[in-house]
Amino acid sequence: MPVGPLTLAGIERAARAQLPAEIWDFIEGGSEGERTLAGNREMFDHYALRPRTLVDVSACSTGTTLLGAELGLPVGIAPMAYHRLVHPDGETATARAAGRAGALLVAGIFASRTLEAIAAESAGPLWLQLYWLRRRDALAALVERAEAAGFAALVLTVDAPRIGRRLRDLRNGFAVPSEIRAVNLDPGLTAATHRAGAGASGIAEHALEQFDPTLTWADLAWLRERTDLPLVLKGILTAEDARLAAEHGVDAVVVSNHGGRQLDGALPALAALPEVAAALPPELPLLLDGGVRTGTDIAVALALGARAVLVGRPVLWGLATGGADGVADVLGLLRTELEHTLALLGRPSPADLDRTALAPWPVHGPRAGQRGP
Ligand SMILES: Cc1cc2nc3c(=O)[nH]c(=O)nc-3n(C[C@H](O)[C@H](O)[C@H](O)COP(=O)(O)O)c2cc1C
Ligand SMILES: CCCCC(=O)C(=O)O
Repeated sequence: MPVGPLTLAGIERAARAQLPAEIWDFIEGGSEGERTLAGNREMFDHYALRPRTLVDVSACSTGTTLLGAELGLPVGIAPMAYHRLVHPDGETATARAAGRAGALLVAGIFASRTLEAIAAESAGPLWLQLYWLRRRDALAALVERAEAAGFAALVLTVDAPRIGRRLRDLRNGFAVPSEIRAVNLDPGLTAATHRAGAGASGIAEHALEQFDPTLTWADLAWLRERTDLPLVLKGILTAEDARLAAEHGVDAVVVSNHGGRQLDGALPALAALPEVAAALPPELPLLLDGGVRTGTDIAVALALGARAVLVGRPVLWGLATGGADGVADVLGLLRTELEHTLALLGRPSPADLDRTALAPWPVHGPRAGQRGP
């Protein structure tokens, strides 16, 4: 029997081999020189783990709680547009796998399956991500539908008043194929997404047309008035904004640079985590995304103050290679790796992780062998 991939990197290789180049570029790419994209990964190399010994690790748990929900592992699926780009089942398959693993799913406003279909497949906590659309009526309608379908929180992405200059998409003239649609929005609202053009990105043109760049802190009240659902801000990278988020009564914060797809040169997510954690009241849940690829990465983020991490691209690699089973493979590997890390670190549960689990990585230069088989 052939052995399947033993790391997310193995699943990445398999996905790359099968996806069309321009879809691969859209998923994998970052903005401009892709420095922040690379920095998200590199930043994990700056930490070493400090294992404690003679701790009973016969029963390690990866479970945690987040906004009142139980999670089987401190992992959520980051909001990503158009899962059907990589698999015909799209977000319903992702939802099935998340439910099986006890992971959170954050569905995107540009999901290619309906909110109701995603909710029907979902066994665990489900949040909905929003962009601040000029068409506030469409946003209000989505909030109502999300509530009715049982979504448990809203995530407002605040790092995208426009789309970053993603050179791969510009070069490819990338447009979303017309049969894959953001089905939760009026077709007129997303038409530009499907218009290809040399040197242009359909995604970027669409955002220029539809995203409202006047969004400020004062506008959060508009969302608050419309729903009792918890409100999460995604895309915070500084202590200043973390304090403002807390002052404006948000329920959780996601430290994120959008996977290096927005402001190139922005802080690697893990580098921003300590200052954001220090600026937030301790009871306010903090999440991180960007470059999380192993159980060790999860442990490092948790030790620096995150309650949970979100994982983006690897979920699309899993979906591309095996539908719901492929996403389950990704989440299963992360769980296995995290459980091993906790046991060998002498910290049998996520709650046992704090700064004392970490030290600066003491030698310079790239890690050997990290990618694994
Ligand atoms: C293909 C793709 C689509 C994305 N779409 C969205 C989106 O619609 N809304 C959003 O807030 N973030 C979006 N993101 C960003 C992710 O939510 C997340 O911040 C990022 O992918 C995390 O980094 P990682 O991919 O290194 O794990 C997208 C990312 C990718 C790769
Ligand atoms: C207008 C769609 C934006 C999707 C997105 O946020 C991303 O590709 O990163």
